[in-house]
Amino acid sequence: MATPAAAANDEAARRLAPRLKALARPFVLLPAAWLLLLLACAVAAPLVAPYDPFHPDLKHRLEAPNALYWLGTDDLGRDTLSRLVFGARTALLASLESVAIGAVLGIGIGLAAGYLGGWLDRVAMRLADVMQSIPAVLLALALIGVFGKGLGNAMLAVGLIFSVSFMRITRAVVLAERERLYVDAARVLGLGPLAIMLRQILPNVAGPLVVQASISLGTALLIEAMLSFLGVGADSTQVSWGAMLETARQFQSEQPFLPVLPGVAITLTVLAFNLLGDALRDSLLPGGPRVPRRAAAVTAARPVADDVGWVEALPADTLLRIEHLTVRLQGPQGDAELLSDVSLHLRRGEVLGLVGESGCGKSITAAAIIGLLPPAARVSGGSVRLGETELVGMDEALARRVRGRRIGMVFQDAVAALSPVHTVGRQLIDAVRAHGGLDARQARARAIELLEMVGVPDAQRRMDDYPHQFSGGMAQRVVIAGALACDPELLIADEPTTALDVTIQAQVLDLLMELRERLGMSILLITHDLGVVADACDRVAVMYAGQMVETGPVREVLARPRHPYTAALLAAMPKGGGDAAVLATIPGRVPPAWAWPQGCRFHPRCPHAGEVCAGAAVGLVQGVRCVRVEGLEPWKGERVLL
Ligand SMILES: Nc1ncnc2c1ncn2[C@@H]1O[C@H](COP(=O)(O)OP(=O)(O)OP(=O)(O)O)[C@@H](O)[C@H]1O
Repeated sequence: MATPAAAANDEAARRLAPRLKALARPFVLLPAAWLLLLLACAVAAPLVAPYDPFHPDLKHRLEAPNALYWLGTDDLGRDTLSRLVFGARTALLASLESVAIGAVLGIGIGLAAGYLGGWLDRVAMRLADVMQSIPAVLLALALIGVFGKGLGNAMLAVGLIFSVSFMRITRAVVLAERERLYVDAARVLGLGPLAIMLRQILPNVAGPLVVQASISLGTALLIEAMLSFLGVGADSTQVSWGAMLETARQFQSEQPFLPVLPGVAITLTVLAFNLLGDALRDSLLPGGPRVPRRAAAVTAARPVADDVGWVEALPADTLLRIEHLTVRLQGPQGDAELLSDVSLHLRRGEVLGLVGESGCGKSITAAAIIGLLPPAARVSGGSVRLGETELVGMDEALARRVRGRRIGMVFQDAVAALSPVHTVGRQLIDAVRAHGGLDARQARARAIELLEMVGVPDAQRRMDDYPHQFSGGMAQRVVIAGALACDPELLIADEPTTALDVTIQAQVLDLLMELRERLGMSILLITHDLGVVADACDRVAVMYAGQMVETGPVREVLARPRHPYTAALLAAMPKGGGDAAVLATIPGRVPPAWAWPQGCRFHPRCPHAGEVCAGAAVGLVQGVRCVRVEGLEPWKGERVLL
């Protein structure tokens, strides 16, 4: 039977095959052959050309093709074939020069503008708008006026013009790419912006840039010919197809054949670059779906006080403590409070389950802990402490030291959390080296050790495999290995098993528990699944509509839920062996953050709600946020998990 890796290889080969086929069409092969021929002529021009392209032979001026001069001669009797061959060298060199200038400048600025945003982005975009509002040839002529005449300066001007398109394309793809999970994962590992831009994002956005470069080469060649035709490009010491056309224009009445060959050479070459660019676009840019961004999770230490003064005495070995954390978002719907006064703590070596329906604020809590909130959100109150370190308001340098080194993060979609264009080994080595200390050989050994630790068979060989060659469960093991690279004290696992099938879910969960035992780290486990909480967690915190509504030891909370929301979540769990038709659902849905209800936020959906519930805001008292808690027995009749 095929192994998952072999199946993944077959799948990759199956997906690659149509792309290679697309590249093997005549519309691709013919232009590629023409460009290769030109390249060979350009490189070996002195060997290929039958004559010196500058040598005049006035006895044979303006001749048609003949046995001596196969493609005829110009007004000074110079050999047209030799001039075409040397002209190819000028054309290719000039095009490469301008495209290289445009690419280096444009990609650099585009990466920084797209990834960092802010004033740099605004200034770059305004400059680009101004430059693109002027026709390219006019702008080139204006810049040549500034730099001076000559082919080098002309192509520098063209390069500057090209940098605008490279910048726009890079910025656009980086804006999309920076939202992808593997970029979040790299930030969580503590990689700096430069390393993320150059080593993570750039290889992943190379496709559109290669296409742009290919199309720009054709345009550059055309502009070079045009500028040389106008007399501001190549001078008399260089051979240029554009300058040959200008000569042909003057002597066309005496020798009509003169403009044909430089014209054909320019047309064919520009066409070849464009056709090749189109083919590359078809094969490199399949337009696959983008993976939506997901945020991360947190933990805290020390006594946690609720909003009515009840204080839970926190044990001395508390690692993470979150106190009165409030996060606000300035969104299109106005100002919203994504988290309201969230407090929780996590001891060393403890596993805390953070549960709640989608949209309750679990991921935002995690994102606040590692300082990776969405751009429009900010912490407006409260604190998050890891040991003695305050994480709220930490600067980027401290954040990078904390992420990856003290806090590791595991995401739901493991394959999306890995960069598709790098081998798994390279990504693990990057994670190991993100915080310095190890040379390349030691980092590789450590990466293999990590893969072995998380149970990836044949670790040494699998270092050279790409993420798509791993099954979902194995990819999740790789992500866990990356999160463990720097021995974090806290591991945040945001629904680490949701995307996996049931058997693999259990294996990954077992692995996390085993690693907790072996490494003594704390785990904040974000999940929808109370079954996972029952299996893996010591304590549980239940969130609803941006608030903590119940918290306590798993055995107590699941056996005797005190908040009606916790009881409703339990009732909504599938009951093994029972009649599926009796599965309870919670009426309604979690409201959006800008429409949290007054009073108890759960009251519109609560079967026990009374008038008092819609009144004043409800505080967390002795681990539960419900004004009617004394009079209710919401667990009665519910299935007990433990
Ligand atoms: N980037 C964002 N921009 C605007 N609002 C956001 C953003 N991320 C989350 N929210 C809002 O914050 C609230 C909490 O979302 P969060 O993602 O933390 O929920 P969750 O409990 O983790 O859900 P899920 O289980 O689906 O991940 C929701 O109302 C959500 O719409």
